[in-house]
Order: sequence, then structure tokens, then C-alpha cells
Amino acid sequence: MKSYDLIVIGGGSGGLTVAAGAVGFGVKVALIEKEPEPGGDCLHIGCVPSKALIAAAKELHTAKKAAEAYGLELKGEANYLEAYRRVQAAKAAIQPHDSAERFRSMGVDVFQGHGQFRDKHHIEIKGGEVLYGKRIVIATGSRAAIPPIDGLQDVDFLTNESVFDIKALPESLVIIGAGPVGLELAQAFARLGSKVTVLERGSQILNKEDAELVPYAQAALEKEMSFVFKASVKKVEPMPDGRKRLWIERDGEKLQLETHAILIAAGRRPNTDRLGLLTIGIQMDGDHIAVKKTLQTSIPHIYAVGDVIKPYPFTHAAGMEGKIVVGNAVFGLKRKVSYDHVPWVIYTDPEIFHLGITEEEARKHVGDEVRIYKVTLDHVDRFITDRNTEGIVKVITDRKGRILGAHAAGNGAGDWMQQAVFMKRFGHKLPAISHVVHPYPARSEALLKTADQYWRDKLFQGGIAGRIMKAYVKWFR
Ligand SMILES: Cc1cc2nc3c(=O)[nH]c(=O)nc-3n(C[C@H](O)[C@H](O)[C@H](O)COP(=O)(O)OP(=O)(O)OC[C@H]3O[C@@H](n4cnc5c(N)ncnc54)[C@H](O)[C@@H]3O)c2cc1C
Ligand SMILES: NC(=O)c1ccc[n+]([C@@H]2O[C@H](COP(=O)([O-])OP(=O)(O)OC[C@H]3O[C@@H](n4cnc5c(N)ncnc54)[C@H](O)[C@@H]3O)[C@@H](O)[C@H]2O)c1
Repeated sequence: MKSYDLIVIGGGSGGLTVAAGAVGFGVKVALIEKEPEPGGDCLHIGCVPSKALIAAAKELHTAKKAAEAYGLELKGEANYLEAYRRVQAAKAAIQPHDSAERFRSMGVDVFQGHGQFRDKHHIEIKGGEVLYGKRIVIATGSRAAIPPIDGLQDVDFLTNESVFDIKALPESLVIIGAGPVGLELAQAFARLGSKVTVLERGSQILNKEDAELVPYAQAALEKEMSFVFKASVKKVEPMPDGRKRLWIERDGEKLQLETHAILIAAGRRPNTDRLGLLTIGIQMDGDHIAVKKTLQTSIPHIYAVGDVIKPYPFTHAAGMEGKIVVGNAVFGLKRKVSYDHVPWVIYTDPEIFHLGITEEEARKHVGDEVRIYKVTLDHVDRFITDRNTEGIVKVITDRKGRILGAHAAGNGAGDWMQQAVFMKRFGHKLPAISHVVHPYPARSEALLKTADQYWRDKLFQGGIAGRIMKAYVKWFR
């Protein structure tokens, strides 16, 4: 039987970070991946294909808007196959970085097959060998949660696993779920030419975002698709012409929708059910694996990272957790995970950037000490010249200017708001950004303007600093 210092189950964002980090320090590592190639959801059926499809759709949308504005005529229908090819090309270009071949060349033993615990130190690869691991990392990710809707299993429906493989644009598309997966793909398909309807059981989109941002996103998205909120999908049925009929209830009202395709984007379910976790008696947190801050499970030599644990189901969070596990499992450190400085971005147009706590959360936890600085993008020159002024930046600080949260809705917000992450991570207060020269007219000036507001409040709103300053100027002149 082969024996390893570290076995990683799952070769996605979290597992690959652990394997690459650990082998680099001379540890004997085995990586078990059930799919033919590592890369995980992000590369094959998540971030990469969705961002490529969004980019294709954005080009088309921009071309149509430009044609309208400049009096040009655009003829014909967009060829969906081009978008499909673009998605496949993006995946193929990134795949070598995550390939089994590359990891083997680093010194990792890569096994293809479904890994499952036989006991606390032994992993059986289905239909193959059993490996011994002194330490083990579970990084098996998640899959689409399928809501229990009557008749759903009798129609073809799409999930993120199948949607990037379709080669023809659905004429109409119903998406169940208005979370990041649902909204990003809704906008992409709408821009490519589908008639999109989003069904959401809650009463709004983006329920984790700061309430002040939501109307900006909602207004923009409503121009491109329809929404049904408080929707409870009761039944789905195939129609003779290949379409599907959905029966929906909304506040006691009954609706019917007919559609060419249905995409389920109703949340994720961690891949923890076929791992033999009951056999080894690991502690669970619902369907997720319970971990301590050191990312150790209730069995100290077994760690878990990524979507199998609860708080942050994002690629960059899985990567951060993976690095912590390398330190703890390879060097015996006790580094603790913290999500205080982990941002996320939803790649709709406008993009939604999220860091730290929202205003609602800040008022609850910090009370009267909270200060809010916000700028709408119609006050930022670059957005004016771009004719793209819909959006807002909002920074939440304590009384001393320490950043508690930073949020934005706006074109490209995921990039130009990143400076807020640096500031928060290294304890810089909001006014510090005023000491950094921003090129004119960069979009990043949006954040700079919130700091200008901080200074205006401090110096000109009658505070002690303002009074001292005015007294000094009076004396000096
Ligand atoms: C449509 C979509 C778009 C997304 N876009 C973004 C985005 O833009 N930015 C972002 O940060 N996040 C995004 N995410 C989320 C991101 O994909 C996940 O958070 C991330 O992939 C989680 O990493 P992971 O390592 O936990 O799991 P994964 O990357 O999914 O890796 C898990 C791996 O384990 C393998 N596996 C499972 N069970 C076993 C087993 N028993 N034995 C062996 N192998 C096994 C799987 O095949 C898979 O390769 C998106 C998700 C979706 C669905
Ligand atoms: N840009 C990004 O970083 C990005 C993009 C996509 C996904 N992701 C990650 O993937 C995770 C999962 O995203 P998601 O959008 O699938 O899940 P989600 O849990 O964030 O949203 C699911 C939505 O579906 C709704 N819903 C659930 N069941 C329903 C039903 N039966 N009928 C109608 N509505 C229903 C929920 O109320 C919720 O609004 C996210 O939390 C995120 O971490 C990230």
C-alpha cells in the first residue's frame, strides 16, 4: 500500500492550492480527483466558463448599443456557437495550469477516481487502490442543489454542469434562483438573445448585499430580463413541442410560464455525502463539514477547505484556506482562518463588489460609531465620459475612519475597488487614500472621493479638528 504524508481529496481551487504548496516543501503528496482532469468547478463548470460567456454577451450588447447610438444597422442573428467556442477556448487555455500532467511534474502523485474514507487514515479510490495518509485534506467542493419541484426530474433541465455545453441558444429561458449564478447567467443569456425570466422565492435579488446597492443592480437587470419574486414553483411538465410548462404561486396568485429551457441556480450542496464521513464519525454542520479556525475537522489530522465548509463558497476563499492548511498540516502551525478581509464580486453589469460588513450589519454591531461615506458614479468624471454613471460606492467606517465595509455597484467595480481590500487588510484608515495620487480620470477616483468626504466632514462640519484649522488659518493670514 502506498503511504503519503498528505492526501488531498478533490483537485479544485482548494485542493490544488494545498497539493502545490505542500509538494513545494518536500512533502509526499497524493491528489485524488474523480474527473479526468483536475481544475474543479471553477475551471470546468463555474468561474471560467461563466466569465467567458459574460464577456461574449457583453461584446454583443455593447455592439448593439453602439449601433443604436450611432445610427448603424446591425443585421442577422448572433451565432451562439461563437460564444460556445469562446467558452471552450477559455477553459482550454487555462486547463494546462491545473492539469494532472503539471501536478505530476511538480512531484504530486495524481490518482483519477472517486476517493472515499475506509477509516481515519485510509482512502479507497473506487475500483482501485487504498492509500494511507498521515494527514488528509477534504476539498471535494459542491454541486447545484436541486429543489424538490414536482415533475422537475421528468424534464431536461440545465445546471451549471450542463449549461456551458449547449450549442444552441434557447429562445426562452427560465432561471430558478436570483443568486450570483442565476443573475450572471441570466444577463449573459439575455444579451445573447434569449428571453429570460428569473424566478426567486425571496422578495429581492442579492439578499446578502448592502440594501442601498440592490436598486442599482435591480434597475439595470430589469431592463434586460423579467423577474418573478416570492415565486414558489409548484410543478413542471414537458409540453408536446419540447418546451416546458411551470406552475408557479406568488402571494396566493397562480401563474403559468412556458419556456424552451430551465436553468436551476438555487444554491449549492456540498459534496460530503459519498465520502464515508459517517464511517469515520467526523462532526458535520448540516451538510457541510464542521471545522475549527485552524481548518481542522473534529478529527485533528483531517482538514477541510473550500465549498465543503460553510462560510465563503468562492474560489479565492478556497485558495486562501488551502494556503492556511499548508502551513498547519506541513509545518504544524496553528494559523487561524479569518474572512474579515475577503471580498467578493458578482460579475453582473453593474458589477457588485462586497467587502466586510454592510450598513445594516454595522448599525447593529457598532451603533452610533458608524460613519457612512458614499458617492454616486454620476459624480466621477470617468464614468461620465464613459456614459456609464449608474452605480454607487459606499464605505462604512468607525468614528476614527477604520474601514468596516466597502461596497460598490458599477462598471468594473471588482477591479477598481480592490484598493479598499488592501487598505482594510493592512489597517489603513479611509483618509489615508487621499495621500495616494490617482491618475486622472481613473475609475478608482470613486473610492478616493469617499475619502474627500471624510476630510470635508472632519474639517468643515464644526468638529474640533475643523475649529483648530480655522483658528490657525485666521492667525496665519
Ligand atoms: C456558475 C458558477 C460561477 C462561479 N463563479 C465564481 C467566480 O466568478 N468567482 C469565485 O470566486 N467563485 C465562483 N464560483 C464558485 C467557485 O467555483 C467555488 O467556490 C470553488 O470552485 C470551490 O472550490 P473547491 O476546491 O471547494 O471545489 P471545486 O473547485 O469544485 O473542486 C472540487 C473537486 O473535487 C472533486 N471531487 C468531488 N468529490 C470527489 C471524490 N469523492 N473523490 C475525488 N474527487 C472528488 C471534483 O470533481 C472537483 O474537481 C462559481 C460557481 C459556479 C457554480
Ligand atoms: N462571482 C462570483 O464570485 C460567483 C458567481 C457565481 C457563484 N458564486 C458562488 O456560488 C455560490 C452559489 O451561488 P447560487 O447563486 O447558486 O446560490 P445562492 O444560494 O447564492 O442563491 C440562490 C438563490 O436561489 C433562491 N432559491 C433557492 N431555491 C429556490 C426555489 N426553489 N425557487 C426560487 N428561488 C430559489 C434563493 O432564495 C437564492 O436567492 C455563491 O454563494 C457564490 O459563493 C460566486
